[in-house]
Parts: sequence; structure tokens; C-alpha cells
Amino acid sequence: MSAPATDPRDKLFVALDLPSLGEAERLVSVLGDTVTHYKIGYRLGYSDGIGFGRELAASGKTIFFDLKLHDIDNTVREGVEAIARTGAHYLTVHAYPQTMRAAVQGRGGSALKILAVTILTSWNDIDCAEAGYAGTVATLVPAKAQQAAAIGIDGIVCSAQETANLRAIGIPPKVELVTPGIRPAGADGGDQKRVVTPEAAIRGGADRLVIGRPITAAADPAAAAREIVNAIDGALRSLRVNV
Ligand SMILES: O=c1ccn([C@@H]2O[C@H](COP(=O)(O)O)[C@@H](O)[C@H]2O)c(=O)[nH]1
Repeated sequence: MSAPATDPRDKLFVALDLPSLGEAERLVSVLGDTVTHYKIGYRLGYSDGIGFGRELAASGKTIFFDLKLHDIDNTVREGVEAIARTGAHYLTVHAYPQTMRAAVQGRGGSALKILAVTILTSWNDIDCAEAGYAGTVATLVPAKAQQAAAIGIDGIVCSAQETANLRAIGIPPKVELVTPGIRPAGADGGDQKRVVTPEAAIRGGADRLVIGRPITAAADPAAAAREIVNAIDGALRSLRVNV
């Protein structure tokens, strides 16, 4: 018996980087059933985003708080415990070992998944050097991913340019690879430097794609989201055919 087809909507997190709760509510309403997974980051998270995420989770949406925690262990652990109580499904922390261990403690046995941000998709090797790293994107992302997996982190945030290599070096399938920096062909990259199309990201083994401006800034966000979901669906079908 063949495995049931994956719902392409489960692969897409729409980043709700919007200026107000009202605009976020309007967008979610406009996107309707086309989008089932939402990411809430700094812009909304620092205002009404936590309560809104709690409401969306209660309404059946999958919620990812992209708060990128990094602080002393006690503060990280308590922050993660607080987010776990919202009913959200994913939370990011920076991929520093102390921070990741504290986050795993805070997660405890809850359903919250902790994602470790390796090297931001808006960074290239020059940015890594400027931040004081001796390594490059190609060495730092795998090193941080291996450390995260050993600590018991549930997923890695990286570019879809790196996913195939992460699986090749043994990051196990239970560790989800979550990839921002996704742009449909021809779309404006903005500040993203390690960019991949939705189709190529799925074919390269990304488990989830994070997409903001190509949908939120589109003249017709619902049409943009539908087009991306269709592209994901096509890539998933081509993978099934080629198995
Ligand atoms: O490495 C990272 C980690 C997080 N992000 C977040 O994803 C979205 C991407 O938005 P776009 O508008 O599609 O560029 C945004 O919320 C970032 O904070 C990331 O881009 N890269």
C-alpha cells in the first residue's frame, strides 16, 4: 500500500510580519483554508502576536512563534515553558548549545517543538566573518545542526540550499528542516541572501517552507498563496513519481 499523499499546505508557514493585529486578522481571513500554518515573529510577537497565536492555535491552525530566544539558561527555560502553555506548535531559539539545552528543558514533555536557528538566511560568508565566526555558511550550518540534533532539538532552521547536505551528514528525519529564504522564481529577494524557489526547496528535502513578503506584500495574497501551494504540490508529486 502506498503512503498517503502529503497535504501541500502542511509544508508552508506564512510569516505574519504585519504592522498590526487588525492587518494580521484580515490576512488570515483572506487566506482562509488555503493556509493552515502561520509563523509569528518579532513584529507581531512584540505587540498582540502571542494572544493572536494562541487564538489561531485554538482554532486549529499550526502556530510557529519565531522569537529566536537567546538569554541566560533560566530565562530561556521559563520563556519556553510560557510559550508551551499557549498551545503553539513551534518555537525558535538561537543554536547556541547552552540556549538549546535550556530550551529542551523548558519544552519538557509538552507538544511544543523547538527549532534551532543555525545561520540566518539573510547572511552569507561575509556576514559570518563580520560577526566573528571563523567558519563559513558551509561549515557552520552543519556543525550547528549536528550539535542541535545531539542536544535533542526538534528541528533546524537553515536555507533550503543546505538541506540535502544536512541529511547526507546524518541529521535524522525526525529533526525537521525548516527553511525561510524562499522566493518564487523572479520574486524580489529583499534582504535574503540564501534563496531557493518553493519547488527546489521541496525537491531538496526541506520539510517546511517559511514565506512572508511574497504572500503578505502581494497584490492578491490569496492568489499568491494558492500558487505557492500548487508549486509545492507539484514538487511533492514529482518526488513520489521518482521514488
Ligand atoms: O534564518 C532565518 C530565520 C528566520 N527568518 C524569518 O522568516 C521570515 C521570512 O520572511 P520573507 O518575507 O519571506 O523573507 C521572516 O519572518 C524572518 O524573520 C528568516 O528569514 N531567516
